[in-house]
Amino acid sequence: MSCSALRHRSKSLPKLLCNLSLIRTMGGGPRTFAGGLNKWQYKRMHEKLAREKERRLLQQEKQIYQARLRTEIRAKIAGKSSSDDFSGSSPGAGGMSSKDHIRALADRFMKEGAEDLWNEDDGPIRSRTHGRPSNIPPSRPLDLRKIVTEKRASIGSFEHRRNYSKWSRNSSSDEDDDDSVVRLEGGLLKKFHGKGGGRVEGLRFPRFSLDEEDSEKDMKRGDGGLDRKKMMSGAALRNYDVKMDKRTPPRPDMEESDLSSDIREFHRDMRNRASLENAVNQQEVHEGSILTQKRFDEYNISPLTIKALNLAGYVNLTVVQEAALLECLEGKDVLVKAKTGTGKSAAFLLPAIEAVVRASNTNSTNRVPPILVLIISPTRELAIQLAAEANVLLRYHDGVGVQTLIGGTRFKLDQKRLEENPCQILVATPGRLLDHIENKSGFSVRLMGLKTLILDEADHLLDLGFRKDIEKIVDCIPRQRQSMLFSATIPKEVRRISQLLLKRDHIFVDTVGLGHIETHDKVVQSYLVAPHELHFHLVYQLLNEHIMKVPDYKVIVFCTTAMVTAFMYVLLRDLKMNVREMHSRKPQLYRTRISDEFRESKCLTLVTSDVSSRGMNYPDVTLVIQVGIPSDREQYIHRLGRTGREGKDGKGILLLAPWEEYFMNEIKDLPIERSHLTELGSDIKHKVEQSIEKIDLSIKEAAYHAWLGYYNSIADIGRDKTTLAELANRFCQSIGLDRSPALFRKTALKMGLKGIPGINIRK
Ligand SMILES: Nc1ncnc2c1ncn2[C@@H]1O[C@H](COP(=O)(O)OP(=O)(O)OP(=O)(O)O)[C@@H](O)[C@H]1O
Repeated sequence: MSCSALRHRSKSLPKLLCNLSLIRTMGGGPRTFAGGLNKWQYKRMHEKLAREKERRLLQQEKQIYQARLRTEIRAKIAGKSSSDDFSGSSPGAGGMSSKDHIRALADRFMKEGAEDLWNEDDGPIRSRTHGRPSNIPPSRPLDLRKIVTEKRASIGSFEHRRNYSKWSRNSSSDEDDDDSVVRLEGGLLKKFHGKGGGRVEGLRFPRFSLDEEDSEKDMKRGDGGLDRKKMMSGAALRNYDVKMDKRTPPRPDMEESDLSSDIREFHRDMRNRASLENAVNQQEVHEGSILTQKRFDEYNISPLTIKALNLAGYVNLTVVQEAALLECLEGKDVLVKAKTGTGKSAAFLLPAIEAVVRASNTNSTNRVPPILVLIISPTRELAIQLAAEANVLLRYHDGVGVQTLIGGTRFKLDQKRLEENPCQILVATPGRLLDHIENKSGFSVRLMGLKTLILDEADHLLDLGFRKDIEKIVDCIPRQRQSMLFSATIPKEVRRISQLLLKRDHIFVDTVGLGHIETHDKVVQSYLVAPHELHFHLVYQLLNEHIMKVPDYKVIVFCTTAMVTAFMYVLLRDLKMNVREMHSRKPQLYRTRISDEFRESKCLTLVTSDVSSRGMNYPDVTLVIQVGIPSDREQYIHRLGRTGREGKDGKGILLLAPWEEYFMNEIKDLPIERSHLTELGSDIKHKVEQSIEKIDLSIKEAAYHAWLGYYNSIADIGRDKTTLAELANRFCQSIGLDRSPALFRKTALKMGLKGIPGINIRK
């Protein structure tokens, strides 16, 4: 086959495959494809395969040409031309046959000074200062100098890979960052599939990442890469839970490796501890303040950022900032645990901004401006808050922009905003971010340049509710990046899962400290146990008492679900309290307005669902009331953490029904005291009952359905459906319903409540 034909064929191949995959992936086809790939990954896999094939064909073409050229040169040296023997050479478009072409090239390369380009074994170039024969245009495929140089470059990069494979096969020592990720994953593969003692042959898990090198290797290997991908990237995160560990009896070799990884982890912790103790001691010295003696201007932070910090009143670092900032600025991967309201946001925003500033200084001329930093937040309000905080720190950095991608806004408008404004830093919620990744290929191209990934409230994002989305997102960003994970709570199983996002040599910063509690000493915690029928009365009474005592009050009342929140809000509003509501059923514009208003206000009560429980920085909240059990211990801590921020005082009250008291076991290590019920004033009882009566039936019914759904999902209660139905009926009475509202048959079936006494089904 002639070279031009070959090239033509190889060029049309990717197009063909692309079209094929597009036909398959567009127009409402299945969302997932073989190997558990989503349509986006599936399309990209085909594109990569096609690119790979094209590269291979061109490489072969080059090699054939080189071989012919060498043969010709050798023949010339031996005094005869071998080109006569070449078959299949025909005159090209320019009138020169490939035979003539080879002959002419051989002549050129035999000129003095060009010998090193064709020596027998393609040895090293002796001198890089030799000029290329001036009469060869640079675009010619047969520029041997270029070929040799390319070869050297590829040898170089191969050597890099060899280091890596050498490590991944044989070594267990800490090597470069790239290797770290793989070793970690290797450990997990072994864990899942029992493959030998931590040494997984040539292990490199394919991921359809934008890291060209990785994908190349993954595709080339062709050894069941897809399966491994499924097991090791997304799927690994998904499957890796505590139960899995419990179900599979560990093999002795696995145990050994677990131990060694534990030992490594222990050493890392010890290394960090000294500096942390220092920081914590400093905190004790400045009792009541979260600030340390360290100043921001002692760090490698750009003067413009320092100027913005000063303007915002940030001069000294907080404890967590001191513990984590240096490593973060150095580009290391970190997992950071620090109490609520201690300045974690600035601890990751500053390094993110510095990474953008550094990247901007390198003067790269990308056609599509890349998104350099991606911050993922579990809620929309937190995303907006983080973007606002980043903007404060970017005040003097012209041309650097922060954008948000959150649900509840119009997709097309988002897209326009992202295209028309600078966006080096993107703060997003997982669902909307994934929408853009899956539906806008241009957006994914922008993510190819990503340098930093940040997960705020990391434990929540790695929880089952978000994990799938996070896996998909991580599959679409480069592996070579800095990852920073922050939260006030990091349970052990989440810490394990988080390792999959972090490099092996990441640093775990824990300013809370082993065996120390995650709540603030200055926040007084108590709990009350009372039957459901009294909960609304009690909330009203507690609010009244607090308002009397604290003139500048600012209270948050957390309810279990959005619709129960709506009920509580309507009730308190009817009771003439100054209240606002915030939950997922409200339009985004309303939510943003309320959030801003509550941030700025005093003498206001916010009734909210868990959309406000994490990360929201409402200054000077004086009291947090939690009605009903939180979804878990962590959620209790985060809700409580809305008060007592920046070292201030605060108060927290948890209101439970008698059967909910079991939850106290989960937080028994926290300094929480039982309060005794004071008798309700007769006017309170009367007023609350009157207001409940006035509330619209539809609000009550929605509250009942939501309540049932919430408690049904809590394993400890949801298992015993008959008891659950009884409890739901008591809740019904507490909101003024005589009979429990009917459920749709389908809903009841889904919830496992069909045929349960006390559950009514819609006819
Ligand atoms: N170095 C600093 N100097 C002064 N104030 C600071 C500093 N760092 C942070 N703050 C302030 O501390 C408050 C809490 O910060 P931030 O919201 O980052 O806490 P957090 O640790 O992320 O809390 P959460 O766990 O609830 O997300 C904010 O009002 C912030 O402006």
